[in-house]
Amino acid sequence: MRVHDVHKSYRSRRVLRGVSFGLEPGTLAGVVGENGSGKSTLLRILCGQTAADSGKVEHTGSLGYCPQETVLNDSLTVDQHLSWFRTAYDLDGLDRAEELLEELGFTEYRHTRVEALSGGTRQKLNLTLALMHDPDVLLLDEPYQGFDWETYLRFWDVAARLREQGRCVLVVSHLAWDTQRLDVVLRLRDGVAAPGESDVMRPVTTRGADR
Ligand SMILES: Nc1ncnc2c1ncn2[C@@H]1O[C@H](COP(=O)(O)OP(=O)(O)OP(=O)(O)O)[C@@H](O)[C@H]1O
Repeated sequence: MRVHDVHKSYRSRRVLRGVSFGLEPGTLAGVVGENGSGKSTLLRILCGQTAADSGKVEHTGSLGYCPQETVLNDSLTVDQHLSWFRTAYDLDGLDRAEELLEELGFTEYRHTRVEALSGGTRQKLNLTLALMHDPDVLLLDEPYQGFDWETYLRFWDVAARLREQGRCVLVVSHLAWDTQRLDVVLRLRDGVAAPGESDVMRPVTTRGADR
């Protein structure tokens, strides 16, 4: 994925003022920053849901986006969501979705309507819907909200495996300890460059990936 000089304002509020970075396949990257710094705005621009005012975003392969707000229908079951998205993604089968149900530990809720799911289980489904077509580039906006500790750890196992398989994974995070798990940390500071720097977003850490 290549992002070049992306700008975005909401009326007079200039949120992104020239964001540029590149991510290679097989990278697990994080976007961090204070509340309101523009992390979700950036991800919405990267997936094409929001138009940038200027700048360019390019990527190869398919894209998966897990938004902060769940995209679920209360009156449908987990299985009904999977078949709905299977059709939308034009998939032959649900093999990957079933793996994710196992990995995230919510197989027992397959026949439960979303209205009866806990917040954490809804989020597991939200994440599964973003990953079930095995995309090349994954944009995950605080994907583990509401997860218990064990599921949180399982999420990072899933993310690490995706990286090993050559996927490019970008995760919005608030948690300082998450940065230990990342190859690249992109720090967004209120949409403006830190003093003396030209980009609002810059790699602050680069770790050797376990590849
Ligand atoms: N659709 C919108 N219309 C107007 N202003 C918006 C819109 N979306 C976001 N903003 C504003 O843009 C700024 C960045 O918001 P954004 O949600 O991208 O930040 P964030 O870093 O993801 O925040 P958080 O950590 O709280 O999730 C905020 O000041 C927010 O109020």
